[in-house]
Amino acid sequence: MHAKNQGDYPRDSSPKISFIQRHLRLVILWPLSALLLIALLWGVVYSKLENDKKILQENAAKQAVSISKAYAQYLTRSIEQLDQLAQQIKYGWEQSKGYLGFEEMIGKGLLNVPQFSSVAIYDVDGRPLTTSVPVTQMFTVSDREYFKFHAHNMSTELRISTPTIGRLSKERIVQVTRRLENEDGTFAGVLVLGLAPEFFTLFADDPILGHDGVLAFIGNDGVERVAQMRGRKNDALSLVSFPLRPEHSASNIVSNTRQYADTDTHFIATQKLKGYPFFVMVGLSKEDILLPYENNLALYRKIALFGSALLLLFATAAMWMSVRLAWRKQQADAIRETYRIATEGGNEGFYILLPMRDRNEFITDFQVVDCNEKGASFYNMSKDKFTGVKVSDFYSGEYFDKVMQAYRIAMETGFFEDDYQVPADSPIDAEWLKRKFVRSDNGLAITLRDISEPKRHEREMSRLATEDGLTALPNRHWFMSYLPKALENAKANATMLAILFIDLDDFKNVNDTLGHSAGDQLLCTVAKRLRSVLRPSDKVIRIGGDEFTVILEAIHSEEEAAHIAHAINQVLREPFEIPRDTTSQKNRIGCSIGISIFPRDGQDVETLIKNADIAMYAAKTGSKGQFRFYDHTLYEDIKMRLNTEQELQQAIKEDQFLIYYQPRVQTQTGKLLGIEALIRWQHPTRGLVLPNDFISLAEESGLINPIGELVVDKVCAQLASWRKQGVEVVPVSVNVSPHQFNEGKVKKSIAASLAKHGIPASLLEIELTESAMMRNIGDIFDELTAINEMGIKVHVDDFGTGYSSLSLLQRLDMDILKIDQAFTSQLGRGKDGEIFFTAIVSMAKALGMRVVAEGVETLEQLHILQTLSCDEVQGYYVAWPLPADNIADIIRKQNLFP
Ligand SMILES: Nc1nc2c(ncn2[C@@H]2O[C@H](COP(=O)(O)O[C@H]3[C@@H](O)[C@H](n4cnc5c(=O)[nH]c(N)nc54)O[C@@H]3COP(=O)(O)O)[C@@H](O)[C@H]2O)c(=O)[nH]1
Repeated sequence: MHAKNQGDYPRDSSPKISFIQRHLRLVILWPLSALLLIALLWGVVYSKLENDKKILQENAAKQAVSISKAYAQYLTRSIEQLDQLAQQIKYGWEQSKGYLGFEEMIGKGLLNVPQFSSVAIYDVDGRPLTTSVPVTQMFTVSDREYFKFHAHNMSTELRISTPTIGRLSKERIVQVTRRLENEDGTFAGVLVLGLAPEFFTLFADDPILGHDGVLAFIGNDGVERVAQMRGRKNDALSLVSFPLRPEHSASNIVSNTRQYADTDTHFIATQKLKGYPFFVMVGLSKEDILLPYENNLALYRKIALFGSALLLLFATAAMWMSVRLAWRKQQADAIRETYRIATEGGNEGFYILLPMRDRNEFITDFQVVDCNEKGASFYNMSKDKFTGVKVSDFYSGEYFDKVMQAYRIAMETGFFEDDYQVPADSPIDAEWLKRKFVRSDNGLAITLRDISEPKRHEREMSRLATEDGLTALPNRHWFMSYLPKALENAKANATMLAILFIDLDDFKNVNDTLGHSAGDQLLCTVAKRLRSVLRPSDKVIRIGGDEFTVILEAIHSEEEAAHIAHAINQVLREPFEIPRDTTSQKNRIGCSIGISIFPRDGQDVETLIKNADIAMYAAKTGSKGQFRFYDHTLYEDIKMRLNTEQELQQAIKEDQFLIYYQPRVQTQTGKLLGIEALIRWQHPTRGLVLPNDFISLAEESGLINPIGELVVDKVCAQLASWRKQGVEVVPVSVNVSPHQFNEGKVKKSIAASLAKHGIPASLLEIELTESAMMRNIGDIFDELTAINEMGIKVHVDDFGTGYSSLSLLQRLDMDILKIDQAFTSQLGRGKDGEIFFTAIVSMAKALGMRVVAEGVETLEQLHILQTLSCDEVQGYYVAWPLPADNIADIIRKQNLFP
């Protein structure tokens, strides 16, 4: 199968398109809502503005009416005054029979001339009869419209003209006229009052007209007498075109319909003058009236625009977020669904839980909103029934709290995982579960896997790894993992802790003599006995071989540890009954115990173990079957031993060893039969060091091997030297440590030295202590036999101390039994010593072995031995161990007895 390059795949946008199609509602909901809100906003704004406008317009109309009424009243009063004045002048003139002069009237105060541009009376021909203004040139007004009217009409009504240039005043004036009559009622002339047109529009100065208001004084004939536009000094008539209609004869409102010369729209109100054939017209400029509206309109538009922009922005953001949320939810659902399907056939239970919160947003419970069949089956339910259940439906009390705690941690941190040991009262039928909680969106995705079987296996493996297979006690591995925890506890609780290192004494002996199976049985019994004397809380561990440790926790004194150590010593001192074939044998061992105490002997695991080991070593090197507490002087001893070990290594390198020789003679004759080689260490500072001071250390450190080889080689060299000197040599016996047999090289190295120095095997003999032989017989038997077969005689040294069995000695085909000097020293002190010797001599004879008495120091001892038929003797009485140079002379002697 070849993988396609990423670029080979067409970019598939269909999932997104289909998502958008499915969630079209989300896509259009917010913009649509925003558009509706915007429309509402604009509607409200415009409705308010229109309302404001309407109110303004209504107010304007009312205002126009009230102004027109006031103007009508004003004009009515003014015209009444003019009419009154005209009546008075007419009356005065008619009474004076045409002789009333204005100079006289002005002089009498009957005529207030300054308010008029001119006052004049014209005769029937239209020529001035009397005037308030001097006539400079004769003229006639007979062509004037008012003159013609009065001349031909009997009417006495007051007439007011449109503005015109007065022939008398030469000014632009409005002429107020009245017919004058003779007594018989015939036409007598015309009274003309000339007034400036502004007289009729003084009212227009009232600021309530506004900047572009219109004011007009109009006759019922539809002809404007005077009109004034505020702020304009032009002739009103030229500015205004106002065709009169019947309805204008009364108070009226005409809105937005009239176009005046300024092209403005006005709110018009007309008002009829009472008693006169005139009416007034007041027009308030729409521009003035609607100025606040226009201002508000701009402001409100801005606000609405800003609001619309905000709404659109919000809607876009909301749409984007809701679509994104829906997309993420769809993805999460898809993942969840995929996971559920994927886990459906598997071993994992899968659940989606949603938290249930209280008023304070604290999670109080969880509800299952999805799961797979496996998940439901953990609770012995079907998926359908399990979906919708709450955690509290299954758990309560402390158990519920624990489950909720884990869930809450997962909700807070996003993840929780553990191996969970299912409590016995759980509804889940499993011993162990692997729980994984992952926070997903608002809930928790949970997987549960039954890991009871792997856990059982793990536990078994762990048991095997931490348990000693033979005794079922915890092993070293467990010990090393448990001790740090125990130490931490002790530190935390400020209590004492004791570590007891137990090493069985002489266990190897049992193993070697009775076999490994017997040794195993003994170890099991030791384990049982140890447990029997310990408290349940104490830990006993088999470290390996015949070594055990005990951990005593929470002790309060050293005495407590001492008490238990003593009990262990006692219980292990009891004989062990070990079945052998059909019978059983009782064996005695014992143990050496080293004790270290926390905190006194160390603060850490390593130090405490090391110090318990040192204490045990000290117990072992002292008299066995004891316990010892660690103290720092033990450490000094160890240091000294280490130092000596280093010096021994140096001694080997520098050949600081000497061989002393001690003769062995025939008991009856004193004839030299053999010589024992005894090592000495010529120490550079300590002088001549005896073997008891370094052999055991050499054995423990393994240095006994090179030292042993060195001794054999030196002896062979000496034998060769004596032979070369013509000395008639006798066999020389060499002490061999059982430790040398561990490497199986004894025979090889002896053979090599014999060959090197050309010495026959018959001149070399080896001595092996009885106890060493008995302890290690398994290891040394074959090699000892091989050495024997080379023709090298084997002596059993220190006989009487090692509990050897006669049959074994027979099997090993030993040549000489050297009875320990402890028995020799008893000779002459009672019958027991002699009885022992007699028995040994007869037994040895029966086995074909010769008997040597060691440590013969007195003549009396010699005599006794002679009477007891002991074959040979060795001791200071005969000769001390001497350097090789001194031995040659001795060899030549026939009788070595003094
Ligand atoms: N593995 C090796 N062990 C050796 C070697 N050389 C010696 N040894 C062992 O060391 C022990 C002590 O030996 P040493 O101090 O040399 O003592 C020997 C004699 O000096 C002593 N002896 C001899 N006669 C008398 C006596 O009349 N009285 C008395 N109190 N002591 C006497 O006895 C020791 C010899 O004993 P044994 O070996 O049992 O014959 C000693 O155990 C040696 O075995 C060596 O090279 N390798």
